[in-house]
Amino acid sequence: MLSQNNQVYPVIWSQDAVWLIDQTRLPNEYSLVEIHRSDDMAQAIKTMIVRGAPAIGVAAAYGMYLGAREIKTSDKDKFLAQLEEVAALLRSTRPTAVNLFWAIARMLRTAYESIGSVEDIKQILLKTALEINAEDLQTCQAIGKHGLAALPNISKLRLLTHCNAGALATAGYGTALGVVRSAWSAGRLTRLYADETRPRLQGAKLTAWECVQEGIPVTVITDGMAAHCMQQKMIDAVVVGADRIAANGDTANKIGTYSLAIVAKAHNIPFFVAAPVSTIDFQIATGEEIPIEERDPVEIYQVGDTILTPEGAEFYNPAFDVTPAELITAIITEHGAFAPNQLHAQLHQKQMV
Ligand SMILES: CSC[C@@H](O)[C@@H](O)C(=O)COP(=O)(O)O
Repeated sequence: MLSQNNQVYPVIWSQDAVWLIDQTRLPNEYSLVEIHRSDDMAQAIKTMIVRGAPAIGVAAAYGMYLGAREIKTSDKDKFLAQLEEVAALLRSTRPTAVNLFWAIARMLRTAYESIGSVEDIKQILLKTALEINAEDLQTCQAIGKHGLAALPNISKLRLLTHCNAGALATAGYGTALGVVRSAWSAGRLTRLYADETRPRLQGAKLTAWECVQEGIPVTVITDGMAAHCMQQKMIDAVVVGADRIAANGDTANKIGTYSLAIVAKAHNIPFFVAAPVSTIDFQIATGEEIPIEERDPVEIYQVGDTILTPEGAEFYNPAFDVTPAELITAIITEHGAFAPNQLHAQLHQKQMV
């Protein structure tokens, strides 16, 4: 069961395998994919059966364990060399969300630092993947709590989000949707507006599905309608997730987030980014250094069996964009909500950097 007590868990370990909710089939079909091998996990991440920055981090951690148990040697050096190959395969799946690289690095570090036999290391790797999974769930709940405190002091909030930064995109509960859930539980949310999020429609398909499961009032709008809704005073705050945050607070998230931030600024509406510390890449100074994934143009020109565009048209399909830090009111982490230019100093103080 990946859905218990109304909670959605997109990645779980059970019966010696990883089970993923197939997010390419929602909302029309709720089905599970059973993964036993690291190359199948790499494929599931690439094809977005599992997606969302923290969720692909959790999936990659299990992928590392699956790869480790496929390795036959009992020689530690040879084992580590082959584990590096598993890591390289998993890293090659999606370039933007840093949680993927963070989780793989943590699994590799665990393997290198472990003493004992190769069999012992494999067991420690499974334990570490389970820990990464459990920690992410707790982290999202903490983000929800801090997010609620950071939101405008209005008793009946109307929030807007983009893409899906919900339970499906994490180990459960969500980052941006974690803040939404927390506001809903506290009786402070009247409605969530969800951008449909072209081209893959994570807002229309996944965010709306999660809200409907839980009875959270949700209105889906097309991406181009957000400015109008703000002008009509229908939105009190925007909350989105993140795929990678640079040290200065510049934030990569789903394509369309940047324009949403500009429009929010133009209407004096606070714009929040909700993300775990594992999404912050302190190795890079600014958003200019964040690699942006480009995906197959078929996502733009075809819906189902229907081709939307004329023969001869060309396409550009970046999956993410970078919102400059100055457009962001606060970045909500599991350790509190910080102005982007305070992020490094505040987390340093809490010994998180
Ligand atoms: C908590 S998820 C945050 C982000 O990963 C999310 O907003 C997003 O952009 C997901 O993109 P996706 O391409 O669906 O993996």
